[in-house]
Amino acid sequence: MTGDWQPPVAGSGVSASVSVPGSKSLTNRYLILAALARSGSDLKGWLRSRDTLLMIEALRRLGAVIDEDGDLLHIEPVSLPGTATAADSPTAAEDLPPTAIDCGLAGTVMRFIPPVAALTGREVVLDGDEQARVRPMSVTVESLRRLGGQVTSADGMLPVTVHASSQLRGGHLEIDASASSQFVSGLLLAGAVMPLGLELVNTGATVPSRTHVDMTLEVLRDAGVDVSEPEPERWIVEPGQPRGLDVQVEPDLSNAAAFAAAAIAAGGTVTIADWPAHTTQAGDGFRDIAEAFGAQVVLDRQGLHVTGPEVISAVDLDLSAVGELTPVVSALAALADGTSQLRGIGHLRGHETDRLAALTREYTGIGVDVIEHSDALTITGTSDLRPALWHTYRDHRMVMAGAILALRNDGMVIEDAGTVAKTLPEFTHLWEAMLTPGA
Ligand SMILES: O=C(O)C1=C[C@@H](OP(=O)(O)O)[C@@H](O)[C@H](O)C1
Ligand SMILES: C=C(OP(=O)(O)O)C(=O)O
Repeated sequence: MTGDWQPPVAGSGVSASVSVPGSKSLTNRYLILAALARSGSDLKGWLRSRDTLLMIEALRRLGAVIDEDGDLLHIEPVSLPGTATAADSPTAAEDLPPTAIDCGLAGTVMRFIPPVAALTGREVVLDGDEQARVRPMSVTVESLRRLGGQVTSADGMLPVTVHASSQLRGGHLEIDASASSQFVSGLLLAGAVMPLGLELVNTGATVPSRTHVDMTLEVLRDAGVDVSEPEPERWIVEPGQPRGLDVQVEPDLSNAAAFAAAAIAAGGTVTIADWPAHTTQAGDGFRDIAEAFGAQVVLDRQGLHVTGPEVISAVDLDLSAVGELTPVVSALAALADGTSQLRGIGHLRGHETDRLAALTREYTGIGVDVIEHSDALTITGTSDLRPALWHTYRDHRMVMAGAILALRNDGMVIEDAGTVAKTLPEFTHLWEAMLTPGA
């Protein structure tokens, strides 16, 4: 799907079961660990989307061999000097030509690849989309320098060059991770391959998107890495190369949340197949959020069943730990009966776009009363939306939010819907199928 898209309106409520592809955050973490591992890995049910294809290409450029067989990816690790996977080829890493890596607009590629690059001993130049060049990055750059990396960057943002002379020794490092949890995750994922391991301490205000750090700790343990958090926001990764993985990737629950939200916006029931009973994904937080809006939520062996309420309740929610759900949650707030507060979301100004500004502008355009605060949105719901062009700012979750609003706003058009391919290229197809009776 490219260009503008007019999503379907929900006539008499929705009744559907939806299967969504694998998690972006898990796919890209598993890929990083597989590239750093001491033996090969298999990933089943991986997500094929712009962010994950960029990660695959980045790791290939660093020397990983990645073979695709439909639903299965097989990954042979990169060569890491001083480890079990050091190359025995005659060409030393520093003599290899510089390699260029495109991060697109993917936070996981921007913040997870530089530590891996610095461990390979090759010269690597990273750049990305224009909007990626304003996403916070300086903590990653500065961290690598303090751990022994040689890194240049004009202003701590993309483009960034990791020089071949980098030798990450690891050790104790204090950072301010209040702008993104990905600063923490990127360093922890690579920490076990640093000769001294890593002791990482957050000295800033609380790390946002905390569930994503928990996911990082879990996947590290799955790969046999000894990682602990002896006190809040102090992490210790013991040295020891990860072992190869053989894993099935869970469905992406943040993407699934958009479909589950359709039942709340339109009425009826949506079932998300294969919702895991235990998970560290931020999207799992949508179960409680849906209940706050008045939905009935049941998790059983078939999946998650969300049934919309007669009247959508207004909510007061702290979304700091699950910030990526905000665009979808805000769409429900815009349809709710009353005024909602979405708090703890200042860090979303450094996401794909400044999401607080983008949402404020677009809600105003369709007749929703919204107040933008430095780290919160106050949204007063309405049943009287105006049809308009909904701009998406190259943000996949703006496409998803727009589709939810269009269920109750005949004539609304979503600009550049193809931008959703960042994490879910099949989104418009799955959305239309969900709204097609009997499909
Ligand atoms: O590590 C990850 O996979 C992510 C961490 C979060 O980033 P921030 O901490 O920058 O919010 C989240 O919003 C993003 O969608 C994915
Ligand atoms: C913030 C997001 O992505 P990224 O991984 O690029 O930070 C997101 O998916 O909502």
